[in-house]
Amino acid sequence: MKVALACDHGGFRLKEVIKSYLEELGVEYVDYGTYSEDSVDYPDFAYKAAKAIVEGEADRGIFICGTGIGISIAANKVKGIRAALCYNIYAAEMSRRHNNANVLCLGGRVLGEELAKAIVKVWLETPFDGGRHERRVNKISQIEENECGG
Ligand SMILES: O=C(CO)[C@H](O)[C@H](O)[C@H](O)COP(=O)(O)O
Repeated sequence: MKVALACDHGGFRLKEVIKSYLEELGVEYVDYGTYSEDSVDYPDFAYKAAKAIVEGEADRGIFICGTGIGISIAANKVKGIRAALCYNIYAAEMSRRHNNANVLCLGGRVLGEELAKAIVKVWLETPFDGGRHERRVNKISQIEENECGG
């Protein structure tokens, strides 16, 4: 699995931690920036990495800003992205099992490093349950089609 990483200045430090952790886990990643703590705008990085996912350059994403809120809102504007902001392990697990989330959003100013790593691990390892959840996820895609077109 290849993971697309994105962050703003508020998520930069945690992104570096997650990069080392992915290396430890043997998970491949591409880092779409930002690359320092200089102030930037999270939509720019969310968009770059989200496009990489929908265009098949990466399978999933981990996006990080200060709270995770802005970067998740931005990511969810890209057709085909299901970004889930998770502050705990249960939400991370359910975002995979029920929502087939393809982007995990984290808050660099919210989460401690160990909790963030535990969230990442469960999110990477949990498969989609399918079944009734597939019907619901398909309905989300249908909304996207109706509202945004092809
Ligand atoms: O978008 C956010 C909140 O939804 C992120 O937390 C940003 O990182 C934050 O807004 C950046 O704030 P700053 O005061 O410009 O550092």
